[in-house]
Amino acid sequence: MKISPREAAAHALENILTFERFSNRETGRWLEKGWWSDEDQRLFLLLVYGSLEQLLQLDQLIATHARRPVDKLDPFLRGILRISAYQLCFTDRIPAYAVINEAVELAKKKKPKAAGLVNAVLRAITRSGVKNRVSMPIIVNDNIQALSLRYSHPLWLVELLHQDYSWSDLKTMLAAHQQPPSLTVRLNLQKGKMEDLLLAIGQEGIELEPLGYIPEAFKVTTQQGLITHSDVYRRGLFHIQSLASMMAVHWLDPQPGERIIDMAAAPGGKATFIAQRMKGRGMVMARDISVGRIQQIQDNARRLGCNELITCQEQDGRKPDPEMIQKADRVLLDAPCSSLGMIRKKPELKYIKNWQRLRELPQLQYQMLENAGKMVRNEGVLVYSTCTYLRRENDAVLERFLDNHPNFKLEPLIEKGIHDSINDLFTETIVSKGFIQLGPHVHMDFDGFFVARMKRTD
Ligand SMILES: C[S@@+](CC[C@H](N)C(=O)[O-])C[C@H]1O[C@@H](n2cnc3c(N)ncnc32)[C@H](O)[C@@H]1O
Repeated sequence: MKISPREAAAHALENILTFERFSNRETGRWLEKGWWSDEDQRLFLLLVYGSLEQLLQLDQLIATHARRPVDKLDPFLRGILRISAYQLCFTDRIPAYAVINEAVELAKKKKPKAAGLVNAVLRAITRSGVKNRVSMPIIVNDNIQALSLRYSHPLWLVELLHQDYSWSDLKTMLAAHQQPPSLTVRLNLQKGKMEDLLLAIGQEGIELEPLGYIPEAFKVTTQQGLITHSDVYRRGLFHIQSLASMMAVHWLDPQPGERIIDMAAAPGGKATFIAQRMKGRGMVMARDISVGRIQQIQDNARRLGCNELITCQEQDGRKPDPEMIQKADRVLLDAPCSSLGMIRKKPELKYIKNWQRLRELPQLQYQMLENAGKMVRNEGVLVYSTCTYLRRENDAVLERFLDNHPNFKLEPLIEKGIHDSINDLFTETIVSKGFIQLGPHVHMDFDGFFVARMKRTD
């Protein structure tokens, strides 16, 4: 039965937070039902993502006025209160009385007895005069606790990031995480000339603007509906990919005719870009531990028309592969990681409960990097990347590998064929090190991402 975008947003929010569902999958599931107009779809997304971005502030307000911690509230009521408090505090589109009326009606549908509580809490929030976060009472001091609430990142996460980043970089990062992420795509130049692709994409109401770092990278400036529902997407004229992720492949620098291994390849964003840069000649061995996710590589490769170059293989990167010792021209290890660099796109990552699991990542990453190194031929290239900010998963893993494997040396990211197309942003001093930590503290175009490029010389 069709439900309103607000009711769906309350359910989606709680599904994401309680059952740890990914926000993109959960919102996609609701949007696919095709129930709402474009405007209602945008409202639904605003309520879910806005509430996730501001969750800690919203919860503090709700708990104060409900006089109990939010985790003691019924999940559906909590969802209603969160999206309604978000509207009252952070949007101007709907008058407060309309927000409250709708919330009360929603509560009555499922929990009639709790409608009074919803009404009382939301009226109290409105009376307290809290309108947009700038005037929120908690922003008093410039200390870790204030930053945690102001930017809605749990204390442990702010403390962890501050171990690795200066106060000013930290603030830039946290603030950037509350900005809507830009939608970036990679043009599939295997499908035609750039002008022809742009024309066809524009005819479907999708406007693109070049990002300027590499020829394939564009930002979506206008779209009608979901771009994944467009014909040009289905025909594989472009792939949705973050700029930082494209840069990892750019720095791997795949060449036609080579044999390249992507050790953790699903869902295939980088593997398909590697194949695209190889211009139809060579072989990409796209490996992953997850059979379900390997299917996604296959689907993407087929849609993008590069499936002939890509061989998908189920393989645990923790185990050495004796068949491939020194057989690859290039190996990419885009390692499983804490993914903190993706917070702008997946704000739910901030509220991960199982932090213990993340502590084990550096050892897993190191083990996979050792196996990656074994497969690189002499004079071949090894790229290590992650989508996180944490030095213990990035620089520390890299340093340990380089210390134990003197036959691998960092190679400047500025190289023949790479340097020319690099924007001024990547000054020679940054990229000549052979590794780079990207993120909004470097430039707003980037998610948090780490890339290191090494060469084997036995
Ligand atoms: C960061 S994602 C890779 C993203 C991918 N390179 C892309 O650009 O689309 C990390 C991947 O590592 C895979 N993975 C996790 N543990 C693994 C292991 N032990 N061996 C191989 N792959 C693993 C996960 O299934 C996940 O698909």
